[in-house]
Amino acid sequence: GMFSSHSLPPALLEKVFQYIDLHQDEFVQTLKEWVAIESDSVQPVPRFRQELFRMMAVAADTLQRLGARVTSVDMGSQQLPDGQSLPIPPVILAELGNDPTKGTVCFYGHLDVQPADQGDGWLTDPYVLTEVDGKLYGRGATDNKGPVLAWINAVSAFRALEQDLPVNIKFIIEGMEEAGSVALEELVEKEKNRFFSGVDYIVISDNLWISQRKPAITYGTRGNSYFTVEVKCRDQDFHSGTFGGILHEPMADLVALLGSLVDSSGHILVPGIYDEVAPLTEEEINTYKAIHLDLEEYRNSSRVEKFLFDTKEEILMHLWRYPSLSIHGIEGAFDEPGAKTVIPGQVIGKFSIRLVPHMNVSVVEKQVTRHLEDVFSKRNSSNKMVVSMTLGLHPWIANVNDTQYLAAKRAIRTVFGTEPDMIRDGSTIPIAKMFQEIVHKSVVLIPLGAVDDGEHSQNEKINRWNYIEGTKLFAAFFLEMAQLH
Ligand SMILES: NCCCC(=O)N[C@@H](Cc1c[nH]cn1)C(=O)O
Ligand SMILES: [Zn+2]
Ligand SMILES: [Zn+2]
Repeated sequence: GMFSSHSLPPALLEKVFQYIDLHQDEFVQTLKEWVAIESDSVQPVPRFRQELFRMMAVAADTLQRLGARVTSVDMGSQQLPDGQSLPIPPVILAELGNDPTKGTVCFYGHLDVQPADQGDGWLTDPYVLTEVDGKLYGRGATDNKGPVLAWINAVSAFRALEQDLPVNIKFIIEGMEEAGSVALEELVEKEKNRFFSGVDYIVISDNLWISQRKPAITYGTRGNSYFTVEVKCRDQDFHSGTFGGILHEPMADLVALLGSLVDSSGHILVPGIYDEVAPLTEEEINTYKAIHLDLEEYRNSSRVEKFLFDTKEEILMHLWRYPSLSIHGIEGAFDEPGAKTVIPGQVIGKFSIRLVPHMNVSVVEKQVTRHLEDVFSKRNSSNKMVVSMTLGLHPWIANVNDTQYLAAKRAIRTVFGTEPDMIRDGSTIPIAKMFQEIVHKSVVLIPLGAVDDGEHSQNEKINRWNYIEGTKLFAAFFLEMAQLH
């Protein structure tokens, strides 16, 4: 049946769902207007910054018209490595209701997007939301404009029906997530005892299901420690006919260094790196068994011939609960076509380690640095090596017994008639850990998008079904939170 056995007020819920169904074209139209704003935070150019400011103003206005108290916080400006300075779009802090007898749920989302260019292989204009077979294609449709609007739509349904909101609602919406949430941590720190003081629960909807049709709740993300290792002989390149044979070549050193990090089975070779990884329990193995994942389909849709592991459980565990090391690139390498006979004078290798509980960022930094120094010293090279950790993002894991996990499960049962997949995410949502550490409140990730939505990719989309049922999910979630709080 549509309603589960516990006692949500079915008449109200039915009215809200009906409203959402009836107004779905308006919700799609608003998404279309938001996608049309080219709010790219990655390319640091004035035109996109203007678009970002416009995006935040449109969102602030939408929230104001819903009756929210809205503050647009000035975030100052961003100093770029080339000396340029660009303004940072404001962060929106908004509040609806402050009834002390109700729980307060805070929703975090972002309205900036990854770059998109039709020439890169988009089948439609990325900034014109285009519906084909129930799929709404456009940059930001799923990451993250659609989910932010689903939350707003859910609020607007209660408003339009002149129903009291079941919970107090706060919004924190930023415009620099895709550029690393510039200056956001300072703001969260500053607002800890103000905006966040009355917040009981935090919801983020900025990742995907692992299925096309089965909803999920996400209770953990990996962290990331990003490294550069520079090897330098001099600041100019050499001719390999004139110098080849008599030099310690920086590229040879770097390739050996990068080659010492991980073996062909994906095992990280940095001594001690696995020491603090949480031991696997019997109970945990069972949670992986419960997740449905069609490995064949996953492999085919990823267009990968063979993964490092053969079972669903091993694959998911190596994505979510074990660290991984990826080598990303080499600055200064000769990477163009052709056969230039160059010896690069200095090169910078880039790699990162995805971190899991209970790995510690600064311990990892020391282990990696020591390992590379050790490998380098054995080469007796006369070059200079410098190792730096340029990003240290902590892993995050939640307590799945928190109230809002139960509320989210119940809301999913009501809307989708199924139990959610309880999943983690192999990538990093730094704000989740920041909220947990700074605000000390329970954080849940409730994704709305399907596994094939293509975040950051060409032809990003959100299914109309996910967007509209997702709106219902948030409405049902408000009511469940009210009941459980
Ligand atoms: N599904 C949400 C993914 C969000 C994302 O892609 N985050 C980045 C953040 C990051 C980590 N290191 C540098 N940036 C990611 O790569 O995980
Ligand atoms: Zn996102
Ligand atoms: Zn993104």
